[in-house]
Amino acid sequence: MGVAGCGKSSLGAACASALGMALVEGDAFHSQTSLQKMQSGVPLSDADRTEWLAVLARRLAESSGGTVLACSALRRAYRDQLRRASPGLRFVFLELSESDARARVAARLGHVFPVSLVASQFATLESPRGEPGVLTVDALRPLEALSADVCAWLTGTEKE
Ligand SMILES: Nc1ncnc2c1ncn2[C@@H]1O[C@H](COP(=O)(O)OP(=O)(O)OP(=O)(O)O)[C@@H](O)[C@H]1O
Ligand SMILES: O=C(O)[C@H](O)[C@@H](O)[C@H](O)[C@H](O)CO
Repeated sequence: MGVAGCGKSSLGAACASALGMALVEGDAFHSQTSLQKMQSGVPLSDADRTEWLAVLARRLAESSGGTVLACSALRRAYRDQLRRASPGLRFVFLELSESDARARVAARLGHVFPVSLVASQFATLESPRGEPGVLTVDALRPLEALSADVCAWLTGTEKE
């Protein structure tokens, strides 16, 4: 979880591959209306996200074995919606600054999400620190190191 550009898709794919789990890419399930909104620089509303999260929650509830979900899940209520569908769900919070997020999104070509919306992601973000089952990581670290730490955390083999 985390704001646009934090690395959810990249880390999600790396972890799913390392753990031999299925990957659900949250961005692939936005409605046409939501995609058009983002493309034209309008942030998603709670209602847009609730419908989208309901679809993702169903995917989690229906999955057997482990599943990795790449999903912004910016607010506590959004994470709780997913937790209700998948008891014991754990979250990796990819933390980065607004200027770093802006730089990442600006450098990425051909993506629906415009740089102008990065500020709204930070306005919506409620940090998951303190919630159960959350690992917070520095999104600027190399992907391989992040993936190793997440896998160790999930499988209970992390070093003290
Ligand atoms: N750990 C990392 N180190 C350096 N660059 C990274 C890292 N993780 C992701 N990136 C790069 O940052 C950009 C955003 O990554 P990615 O698409 O995975 O983020 P995201 O959170 O899924 O974004 P969005 O939700 O907006 O699709 C990409 O260009 C990606 O290659
Ligand atoms: O909740 C949200 O506002 C959205 O999920 C966004 O975070 C984007 O989908 C994504 O990050 C950009 O591709």
